[in-house]
Amino acid sequence: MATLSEAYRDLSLPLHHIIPLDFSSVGSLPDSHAWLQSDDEDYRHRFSFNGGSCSGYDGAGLSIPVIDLLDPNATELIGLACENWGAFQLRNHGISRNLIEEVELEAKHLFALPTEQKVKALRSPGGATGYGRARISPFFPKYMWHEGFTIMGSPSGDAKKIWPNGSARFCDLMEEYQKQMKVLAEQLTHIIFKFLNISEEEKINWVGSTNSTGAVQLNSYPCCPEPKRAMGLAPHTDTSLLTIVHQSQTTGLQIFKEGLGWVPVHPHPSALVVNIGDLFHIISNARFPCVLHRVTVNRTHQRYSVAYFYGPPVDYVVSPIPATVLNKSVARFRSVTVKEYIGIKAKNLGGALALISA
Ligand SMILES: O=C(O)CCC(=O)C(=O)O
Ligand SMILES: [Fe+2]
Repeated sequence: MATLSEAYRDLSLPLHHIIPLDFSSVGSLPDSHAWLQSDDEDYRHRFSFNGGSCSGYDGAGLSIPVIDLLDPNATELIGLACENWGAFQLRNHGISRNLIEEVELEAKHLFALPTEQKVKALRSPGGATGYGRARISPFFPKYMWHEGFTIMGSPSGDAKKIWPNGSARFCDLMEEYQKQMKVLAEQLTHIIFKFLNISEEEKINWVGSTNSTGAVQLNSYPCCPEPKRAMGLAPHTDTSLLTIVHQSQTTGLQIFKEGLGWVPVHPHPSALVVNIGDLFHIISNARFPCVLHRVTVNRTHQRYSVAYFYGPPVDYVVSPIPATVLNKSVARFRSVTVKEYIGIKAKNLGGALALISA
């Protein structure tokens, strides 16, 4: 059975799209990181989204629903949020606050290290894990105001390069976090399948198995001297089935909603953000949007987030599940393996879904 890291092995990137800026050494926004608003807008249009204001949403506080997992109507509420928004915030999710805080603290320590130390664990050109820029970097004309650290399973290989004598705590926390996130992601997947009326025969047999794929992305968005001209993370959809995000208490994450434009997802103490990724969009026959999102930066607060990407095994064949192809409508996507889709996405980003349209 191939692993997620192997799925990325042949998708090599040039080093300048891997090595982040040394943010501690710059006092002003370099031209390489100065975005025109149209850079972002052009890209959004390539996702075929129409309407909405691009300059940010200042409406009457409309945002993604905040759902309590212990609510007796949680299945319905989660399903409707997936349909209407492709995202929601989740309270009472069962992950201990202590673990989340400790993971955030480890991320802060990691990103506070001098650049020379962080680049010891630089992601290799054909690699999937370690320190580096966002993988979507090559698709945009400017660099993002962001640095990341990707973990798939045990981070010890990368962590030892940074801390040769003391990476045990970092590794233990990241492994525990992935273990607990996997359980939550499975629970959400079952809930969403129930909402979609997926029958026992159609139930996908990998949920709950050891073969499902998971990865953690630690993100840091340093304070920025010219936040209005910079971009934390450019608009993208996640390649996952679903993504669970913890954000530090600093605003920045926004989702694109047709008719509204960019809507902020304000940090909600004790809530995790759940996003629908491309694979659930395919499985649900586009009944769920895969939510387009981006991150803005600010002058005074460094922002951190921890994203957990959950998906089927890389050899699994994804296609619209018959129960979602309702009312004699047709399947909108052809079948693809997860690995094949990762490859198509790595080369086409926002154009990937159109390439597998049936
Ligand atoms: O920083 C965030 O809130 C979102 C991160 C994200 O979208 C990602 O890592 O794919
Ligand atoms: Fe994302």
